[in-house]
Amino acid sequence: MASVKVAVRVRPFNERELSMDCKCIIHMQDNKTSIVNQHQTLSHMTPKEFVYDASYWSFDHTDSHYVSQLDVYQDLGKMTLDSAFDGYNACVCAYGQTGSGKSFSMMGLADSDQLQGLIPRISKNLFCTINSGQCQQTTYRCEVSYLEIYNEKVRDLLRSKDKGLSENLKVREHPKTGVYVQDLSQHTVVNYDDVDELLTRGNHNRTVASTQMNEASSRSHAIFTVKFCQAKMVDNFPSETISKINLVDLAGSERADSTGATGIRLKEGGNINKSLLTFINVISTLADMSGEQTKKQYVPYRDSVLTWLLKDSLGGNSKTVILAAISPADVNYAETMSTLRYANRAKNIINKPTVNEDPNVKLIRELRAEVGRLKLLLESSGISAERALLQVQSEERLVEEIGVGERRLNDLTNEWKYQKDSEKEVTYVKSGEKEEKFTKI
Ligand SMILES: Nc1ncnc2c1ncn2[C@@H]1O[C@H](COP(=O)(O)OP(=O)(O)OP(=O)(O)O)[C@@H](O)[C@H]1O
Repeated sequence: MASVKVAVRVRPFNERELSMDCKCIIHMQDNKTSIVNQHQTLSHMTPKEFVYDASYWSFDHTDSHYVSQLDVYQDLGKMTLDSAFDGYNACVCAYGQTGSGKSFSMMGLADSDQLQGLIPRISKNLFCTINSGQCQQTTYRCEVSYLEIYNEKVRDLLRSKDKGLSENLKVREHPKTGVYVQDLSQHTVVNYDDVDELLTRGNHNRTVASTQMNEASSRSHAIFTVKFCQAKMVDNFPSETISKINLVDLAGSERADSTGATGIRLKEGGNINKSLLTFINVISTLADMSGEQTKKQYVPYRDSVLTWLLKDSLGGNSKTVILAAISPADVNYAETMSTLRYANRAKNIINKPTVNEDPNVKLIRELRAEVGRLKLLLESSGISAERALLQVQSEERLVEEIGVGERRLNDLTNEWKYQKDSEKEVTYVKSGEKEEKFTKI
């Protein structure tokens, strides 16, 4: 069990807020964020305080407390990467009003190393760790996918145009492996340059438009996923984990009057708000369920494509961080207050992360445990209590079963090794060795 981590980040004033001579209504100290309602009478102007796992002050870069892109990575990004290396699914999901800084935190500015966001930094450091040679015996396989949900339809941001697949992909649910997008392209990557190339392509394909609130407003929810597989031999037995890192940049919640939206933009805004409403409903239901006395409730995951795809990340098998982005300006008081309230509720969500072991390796581990148990039984056959058992199961029979088990164990282990070796030549990166050795498919 692990509660969802929640962090809040405030950005600097934008041009619009500066031209409107806005006041900063946000204050942060340690992990506390407070907000003042400037429109209340002075005597009622008591700030409302919220405590989160982290509060990031990025209002003024000349301030000594200024939280940079690197700081956010070192706090949230590193934690996410560590979870993936430990074999868990991990997720960072940026939420907040339009123009509040979600894309800046997740993607950042492509033309400046310093201003890169969590997605490029996590990807870069993933390969840095792999190539640092810390885990000499481990081989790694990384695959990425990038999709957007636009007007409730799923689109592959990395699909080559000539594939002839339908524009809108179907979301399906597998009883064992969970929710997935049918026909979503998966791309094997062996170094950061590969990821960078795909990110550039995907970002170029993403639906972005100019609104009054944000010159480059994301009109879709985007999910960049890294599927990360680690394989090694431990005490002569295979060990293999598969983790999924979901990096989510949600479209911003918006009010038609402040975005000045009409026509297509208005329809987009309606769809964005609809799926965000479901997102909020899911958060609220899960937060209610975490109360000890509350019974299991129906969680409306399937009410939107967004929440259906994030089912594991919200209340399921994942270590999840929600990054709530906010504006510092008094004109955005209502939206900021609502973001802070939902972020506060999200702290109560309890997830159930588990180490994701490869099913074949799990079988080998279970078989090994069974052979161990039988051997122990054989060894202790001299003890009287065990004799009773051996009456039913003769000693010879036990020896035979151990033999069969060991042979099967050997076969499965060799099969696994063979499979990893053949995959390694094309798609794996081996720690400590130069990447060029491994050609891509
Ligand atoms: N911490 C920050 N420091 C400096 N500039 C920032 C910061 N956060 C956001 N900005 C700037 O604010 C503007 C809006 O940010 P961004 O596009 O990330 O918002 P958004 O929440 O993704 O909006 P939308 O939901 O409309 O896509 C951008 O010009 C961005 O560069």
